[in-house]
Amino acid sequence: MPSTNSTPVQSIATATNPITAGPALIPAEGSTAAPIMTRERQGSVGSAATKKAKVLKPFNTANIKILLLENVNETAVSALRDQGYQVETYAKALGEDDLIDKIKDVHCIGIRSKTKLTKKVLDAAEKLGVIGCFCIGTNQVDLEHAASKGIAVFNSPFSNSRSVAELVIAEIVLLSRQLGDRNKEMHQGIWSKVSANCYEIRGKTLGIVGYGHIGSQLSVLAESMGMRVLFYDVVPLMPLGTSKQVHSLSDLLTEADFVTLHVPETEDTKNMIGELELNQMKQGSFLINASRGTIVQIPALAKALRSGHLGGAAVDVFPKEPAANGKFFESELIGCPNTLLTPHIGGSTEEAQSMIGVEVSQAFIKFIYNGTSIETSIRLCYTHANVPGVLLRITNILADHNVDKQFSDSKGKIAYLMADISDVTAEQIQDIYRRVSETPTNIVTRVLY
Ligand SMILES: NC(=O)c1ccc[n+]([C@@H]2O[C@H](COP(=O)([O-])OP(=O)(O)OC[C@H]3O[C@@H](n4cnc5c(N)ncnc54)[C@H](O)[C@@H]3O)[C@@H](O)[C@H]2O)c1
Ligand SMILES: O=C(O)CC[C@@H](O)C(=O)O
Repeated sequence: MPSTNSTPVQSIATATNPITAGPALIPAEGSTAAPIMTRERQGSVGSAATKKAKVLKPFNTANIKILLLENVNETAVSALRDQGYQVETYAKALGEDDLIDKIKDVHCIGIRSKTKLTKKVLDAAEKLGVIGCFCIGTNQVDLEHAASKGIAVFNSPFSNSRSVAELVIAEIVLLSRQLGDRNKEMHQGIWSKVSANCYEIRGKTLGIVGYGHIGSQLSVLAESMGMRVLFYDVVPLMPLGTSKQVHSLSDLLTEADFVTLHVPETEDTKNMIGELELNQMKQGSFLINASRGTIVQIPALAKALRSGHLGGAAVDVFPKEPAANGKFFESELIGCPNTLLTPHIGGSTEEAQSMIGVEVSQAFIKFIYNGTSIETSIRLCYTHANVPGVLLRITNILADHNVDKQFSDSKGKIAYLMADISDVTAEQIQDIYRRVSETPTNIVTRVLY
């Protein structure tokens, strides 16, 4: 698998590494920005001096509120309930007003691709510490704003990649044999046995746009079916098997019999495939989009299909998708010839959903308890503006203490620092908290002990 986790266009959050701020923890109950969360006593610094490193014990887990939307898998729901957290679940995505109402007092929210965590929604979240995207895409979250508020964001970077790749392989065969149309006719009682414009996929060229987790997995599967694979990506990547990276999108579009899109939604990829690009594709070729709906201009695609320039298309994602099952779906693609439409199910298999549920819920649990997996006397978690001089300032504050470990990282304008400090008294904890949180670069300061 080529390493694509740090693309120049969109960073990928993972279940082990949050994309936004670092190990901030959930604010304590009854406080909007509680400085300290102790696992033994909650909401105050406590009077006992912490003289020696102690094993962290669970705080009152029943105070942690978790909201899970969009039918997050049962593996996650039960793992989180087993911890004693309050878990509220919804099968659908919530609209902005409902979301603003619901998110107010939750500490963690779990979503999939349809819930939009906008600036307005995040600003209404008074206690939110963690967002879990139970999927790959994180474009539905205002990541920059989440980072500025010290809210960590996790996703599951590859649990459903195989499922998407398998669906695309199926679609390549279905399109090539016009199976969607034949199936529809049979259900209407129409017998139409044709071979014109139906082909084997062996020897045909597959053009993959975005050679990340899904694109590269697909490359291997396609070659095993006898296809020739070309790919286009913004970063140079090791070609798997005998696949070949091409220099430009048009090089790929002009050569491929099948073009399949596997890029994230970014400012660069929005509207990536429009009339110009579709016209560059070979007469009778096929387009597959199982990435994000905004990547393809739907009116242009509908025109290319109806005119017969394209031989067919398979589309799993749409610029506007209904919030829940049973809701009305409309698209200009309805009724286009040899066009397979699916309701964003690329990653919807039992295997993928259950793996995602386990992965992201475990990330929640680890994050809630530890910020990371290391145990210590106290841990300072400081999310701050990424400007020169911060580390020196914090080092001065901690100078008289026993700092066992210190870690810092940054992303754009935001950075975080985590320090494990042993042998500190309750008064010293108060003092550290006060001095760090009063620094001009402070975004969120928390102390775990
Ligand atoms: N239909 C579904 O159910 C479903 C399921 C999973 C993922 N997805 C979507 O598929 C996308 C891709 O998933 P992935 O796991 O392979 O992601 P990935 O991050 O592993 O790979 C994406 C690749 O696209 C490349 N890329 C980015 N911008 C590009 C551009 N402008 N031109 C060419 N290449 C570019 C990156 O360099 C990277 O190699 C996700 O972001 C998600 O939106 C959809
Ligand atoms: O399950 C979903 O809603 C999204 C699936 C997919 O688009 C993803 O980003 O992983």
